[in-house]
Amino acid sequence: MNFNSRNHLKDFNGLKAVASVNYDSRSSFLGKESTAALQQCFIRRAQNHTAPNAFQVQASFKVAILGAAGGIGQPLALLVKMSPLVSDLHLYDIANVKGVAADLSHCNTPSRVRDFTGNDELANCLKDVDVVVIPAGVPRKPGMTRDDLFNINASIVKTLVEAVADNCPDAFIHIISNPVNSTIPIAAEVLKQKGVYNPKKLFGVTTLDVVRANTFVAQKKNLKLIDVDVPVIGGHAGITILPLLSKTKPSVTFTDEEVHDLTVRIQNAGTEVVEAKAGAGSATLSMAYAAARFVESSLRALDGDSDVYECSFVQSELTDLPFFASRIKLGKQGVEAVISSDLQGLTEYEEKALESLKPELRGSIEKGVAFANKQTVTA
Ligand SMILES: NC(=O)C1=CN([C@@H]2O[C@H](COP(=O)(O)OP(=O)(O)OC[C@H]3O[C@@H](n4cnc5c(N)ncnc54)[C@H](O)[C@@H]3O)[C@@H](O)[C@H]2O)C=CC1
Ligand SMILES: O=C([O-])CC(=O)C(=O)O
Repeated sequence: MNFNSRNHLKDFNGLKAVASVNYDSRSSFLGKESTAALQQCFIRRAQNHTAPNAFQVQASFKVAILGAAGGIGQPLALLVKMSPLVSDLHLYDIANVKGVAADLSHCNTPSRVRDFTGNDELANCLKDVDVVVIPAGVPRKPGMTRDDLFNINASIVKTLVEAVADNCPDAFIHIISNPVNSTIPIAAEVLKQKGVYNPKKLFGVTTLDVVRANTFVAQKKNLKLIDVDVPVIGGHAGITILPLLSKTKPSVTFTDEEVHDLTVRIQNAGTEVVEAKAGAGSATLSMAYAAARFVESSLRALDGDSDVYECSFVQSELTDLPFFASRIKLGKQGVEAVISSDLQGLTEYEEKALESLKPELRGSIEKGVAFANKQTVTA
């Protein structure tokens, strides 16, 4: 996407403007499919609206980021600020968010940026928001598992989701905070307790696993990166991350050794970054990129695009587990369909890996559910 101000702000004036925008997929931060889909989105909007200029036509969604001053929050806020679909960007953190918002607000892209600090300002941050993204919480250090973050992050996610339930219960909720395998069940229980749980609108963000799988497979097989798409199912920790290499698009064959090496690399990619950062946190830039892609897909779905697919950890009946990551179809109401065909015709390796991940994933889900309900009893 070309974000230069001439194209982006002035020339979005109906179909003529659409043609003038540079949709060169190689320059898109979102990838070829998203870029083409965004183009369709502008065409659809231009056809349906009589607004005098495209500034009004295009940007209409409110996005809130909770944990916006953090390692993921800041670059994610920048990428969301670049989205032509966003009218309002609300940045919330317990500290240091004023400067981030002031800085970001100078970018000449359409969205208005507002900052909100501390619990007293959380409700205002969330009012009328369409998409809430939650990267609040502590990251791993070398030697830790994602589950080691549970004791701190479970409470953070619980408190924030309570506020979401009270202030914008209809929003899409994207949870990044780890351990995702437990924070999603916690969020679901909190929303149930508040009487506003809509399973179609609660998403564990696993996009980074897909982004990594696509990158590593393209490198290994010398494929054009923009064309590669690997579904990643299961959960978001260690062996619960299961890339379905047999379903790679474009169709490609792997030796058994390649399958094993790629699967292990994708499963351990988070740890690879944690170790390289040597105590300074976990993946932030690639995560922000992945989260921005998931936000943009959600906004396109909310905008009426009927061809939006992503992988996400959601309530699911695909397996005997209550939550499971798989490809989903996104629509205006959230999850429109969980794509079951990816689980058909798995290789023996994938079948075995799927069975092996289930006990760990089930344990993490149950841990989250127990936490949310225990808190209620003792509260
Ligand atoms: N789902 C995924 O694929 C990934 C998830 N993560 C997870 O994302 C989380 C955040 O990671 P980073 O941004 O690197 O951490 P960070 O420490 O750099 O930033 C976290 C931010 O959350 C804020 N925060 C803490 N408590 C809060 C509260 N109650 N309300 C609002 N904000 C609060 C902090 O002030 C800080 O600004 C971690 O749990 C990490 O494990 C990281 C990478 C990938
Ligand atoms: O590894 C971590 O702790 C952060 C994370 O979830 C990832 O990078 O996939």
